[in-house]
Amino acid sequence: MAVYTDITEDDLKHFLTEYDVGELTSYKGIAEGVENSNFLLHTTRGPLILTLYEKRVEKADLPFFLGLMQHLYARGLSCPLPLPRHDGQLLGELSGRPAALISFLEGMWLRKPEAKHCREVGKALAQMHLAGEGFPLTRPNALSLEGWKALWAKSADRADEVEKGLQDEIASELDFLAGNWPKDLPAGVIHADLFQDNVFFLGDGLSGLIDFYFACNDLLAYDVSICLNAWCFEKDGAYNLTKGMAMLEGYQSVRPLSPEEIAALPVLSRGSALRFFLTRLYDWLTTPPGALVVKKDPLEYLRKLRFHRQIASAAEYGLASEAISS
Ligand SMILES: Nc1ncnc2c1ncn2[C@@H]1O[C@H](COP(=O)(O)OP(=O)(O)O)[C@@H](O)[C@H]1O
Ligand SMILES: N[C@@H](CCOP(=O)(O)O)C(=O)O
Repeated sequence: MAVYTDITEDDLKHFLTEYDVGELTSYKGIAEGVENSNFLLHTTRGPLILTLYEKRVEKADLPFFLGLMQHLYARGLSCPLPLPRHDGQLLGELSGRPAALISFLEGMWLRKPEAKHCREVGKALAQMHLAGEGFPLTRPNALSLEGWKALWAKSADRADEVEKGLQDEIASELDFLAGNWPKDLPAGVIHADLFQDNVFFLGDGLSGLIDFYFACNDLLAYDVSICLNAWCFEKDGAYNLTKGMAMLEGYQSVRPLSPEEIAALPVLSRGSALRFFLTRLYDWLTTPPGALVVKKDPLEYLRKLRFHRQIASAAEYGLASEAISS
């Protein structure tokens, strides 16, 4: 469960006086998510989401995240819209944390996505990449090469507790990625965490994307690699070629990948697998027992990383041959 900061009814009611949202009728903490504290509010004007921003979110980045949601929404992407306070600000404070109210998005996230859903996710990711064009704020990716090294420095000493030999394996992976990371690929605003729990569906139709709190400026194809990692592997660790094909077809139906982006997919996928391995490893080693959050398994991403390391070409992700040669 991710409610790190509790709130009182009185404080919440006081916080809501700054907004035009009617009367509070009920509220409860949401037992999902990892990063922030989220509450579902019912008001006389309808449901809303209250988010209190926690440890990995820098307050200085909040105008980027909240402004991005406004920008994407205005360009037709289905995503939550932050609500302005009476003074026009999107951000307030509650229980000592920065806090925002955002619109409630209908739908549910899928526990068992199929290839047809991966196709929809691919399309929505490409739509987001196009809709992000022209967003005036920028935010470098804090979880790219330099950020990985910093995270690794905090966990390396204890990594062999999780699996023997990890210290050497990850150190040499970081060296490889530092020497081979692509530089001149198309870049823009990426979601950077488009996992299953951040994509809502109503039936088989995608109803929207949530959780833009890792969004940043980076290589667009890196975001594709994050989705391949998050959506196209089965629980037993096997890569599902049908899902990969559907995801990539969906993406390319909206924004075709260049030959250079396609060629870079294996190294980008190694990087994105390492990124989630490292944050999970850090949380695994530092979250105190009994904390009200479900720790995610770092080894799932180590296995994905090893899979990408033995990929000979991007064709193995399920790209049609005409997409590779064009
Ligand atoms: N705009 C929204 N509409 C509906 N539900 C939401 C919305 N934002 C968050 N939620 C709910 O809160 C949960 C956690 O939100 P999320 O943004 O993923 O948190 P975290 O940043 O902590 O991972 C989601 O799985 C969903 O159930
Ligand atoms: N997607 C990340 C964890 C971040 O969680 P989210 O609830 O913000 O999506 C992972 O799986 O490691």
